[in-house]
Amino acid sequence: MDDRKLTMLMDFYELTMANGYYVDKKDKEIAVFDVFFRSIPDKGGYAIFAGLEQVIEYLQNLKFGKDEIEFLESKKIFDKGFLNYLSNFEFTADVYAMREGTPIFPHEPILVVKGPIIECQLVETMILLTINHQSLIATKAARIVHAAKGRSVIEFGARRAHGYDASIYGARAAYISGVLGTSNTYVDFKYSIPALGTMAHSYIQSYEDEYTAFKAYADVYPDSCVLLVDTYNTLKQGIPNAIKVQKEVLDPLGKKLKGIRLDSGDLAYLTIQARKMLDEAGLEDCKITVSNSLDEYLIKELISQGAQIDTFGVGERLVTARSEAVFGGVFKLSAIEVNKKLTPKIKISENVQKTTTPGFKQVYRFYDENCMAIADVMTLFEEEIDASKPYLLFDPDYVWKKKMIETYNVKPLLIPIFKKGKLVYETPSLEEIRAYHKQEFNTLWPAVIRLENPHEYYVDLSEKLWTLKQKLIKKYKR
Ligand SMILES: Nc1ncnc2c1ncn2[C@@H]1O[C@H](COP(=O)(O)OP(=O)(O)OP(=O)(O)O)[C@@H](O)[C@H]1O
Ligand SMILES: O=P(O)(O)OC[C@H]1O[C@H](OP(=O)(O)OP(=O)(O)O)[C@H](O)[C@@H]1O
Ligand SMILES: O=C(O)c1cccnc1
Repeated sequence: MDDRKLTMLMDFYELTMANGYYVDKKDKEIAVFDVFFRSIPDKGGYAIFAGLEQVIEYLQNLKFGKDEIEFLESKKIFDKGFLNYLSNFEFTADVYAMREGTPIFPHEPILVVKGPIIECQLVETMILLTINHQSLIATKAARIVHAAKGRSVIEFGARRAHGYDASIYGARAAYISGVLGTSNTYVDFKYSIPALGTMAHSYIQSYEDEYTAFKAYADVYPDSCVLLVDTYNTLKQGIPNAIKVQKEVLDPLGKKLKGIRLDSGDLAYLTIQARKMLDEAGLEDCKITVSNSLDEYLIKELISQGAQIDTFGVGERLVTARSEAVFGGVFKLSAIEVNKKLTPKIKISENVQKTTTPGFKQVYRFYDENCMAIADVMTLFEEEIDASKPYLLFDPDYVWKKKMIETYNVKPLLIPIFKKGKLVYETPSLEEIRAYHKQEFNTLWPAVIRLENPHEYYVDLSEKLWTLKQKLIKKYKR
């Protein structure tokens, strides 16, 4: 991740519980924990999974050094044997996860840790914070990119992000979901996500007038000149000055103005007028970028008003996921070894939505003959689905709602990442993750993607898993 030692970044209760397991000699019992979430931000129809690469880096580098052990010792509540265990800590668990970029849905496990309970407990906080943050931003970015209907989106949020990690990993997550690039240079330096941008009002203000500023900029960047035209008066000054720069500076060099940016005012009216003025001046290829507290709703609205926009610069509302800033991923125990046998566990709640699905599970995604996603089905891990036979899908809450599907493809979504602590997954490049996201996003029906009242994608249980869940509910209700 970086050079900071983040081992102590965990809720303190992970350490007190881990110490408890150790003292009670329960530490080596094999447990299964599922990461899942219960509701989609912004009442959306889908979310996007992101952050796995950083989870992998964390698990590979998790070590308790001398400083950490001395610090924990100073708390005077931890057993000596436990501290000794921590100082020799090695991650030995299995991890399964979905691929980054996958569309994900409530209640299904998106990452599973199976291993000694003491290890599962210690890694909870970092796994959740990493996945919750990046999945939140990847989801928001997917909504924004989709609303832009093929027009480019650039992530402009670094200055408004909640700290530097949020700006870096936020830009990474947004890139997975299809933004063209970012204003954040560090992210290009570190992840090769294209750093892009225009200019600020300060540049224009620093010269005696707008034309002089534009001319100076065009002299330095004749090949890539994008001018901010709204500092004084967009239609009366900004665009005429941009056209004058074309005539007086760029024409003699045989170059063309690349673009303009507007950051205020009525962006529909102004871009429609700007497009006319640029076209009349022979600048048909000059692109129009807009910014100003944009999000998916405003972008959709601007497009419906006929705004003439090529690129949306989106900052604060993307990088902070302002409309709903929490991705509620949780880490719940679903099975534990009892007398050497992995035994499914359930957490019952009066709220049906909060009753967990027990057992070590797999998630299968079903696609129709046109490769469109029909439903996800959670199964017991070892269950297999034979796609040559019809499969009965049924709603786990309203079981009379059934559908037999005959022609379909199916694939398991949870793939092995670590086996006994050893990384067995070949981490894809960011470009591969982005391409995978695009491919899988395209399998979603428009009804699932739409912003308003989306269709609820089916997340079902296999008959075996449903029966097991009912059995456990009955057992504990009694
Ligand atoms: N045609 C439009 N339809 C809907 N919303 C728009 C439209 N044009 C701009 N907006 C959005 O309206 C919000 C406020 O814009 P407004 O014009 O009131 O402020 P502003 O342009 O920032 O003002 P100022 O000129 O003081 O900077 C912004 O989020 C902007 O993106
Ligand atoms: O509105 P956002 O979606 O967050 O997009 C980024 C904003 O950041 C910049 O404004 P700022 O006032 O910080 O600087 P500038 O106008 O001087 O460039 C830019 O002009 C956008 O308005
Ligand atoms: O390059 C830009 O236009 C930019 C960068 C950051 C924030 N707002 C705008």
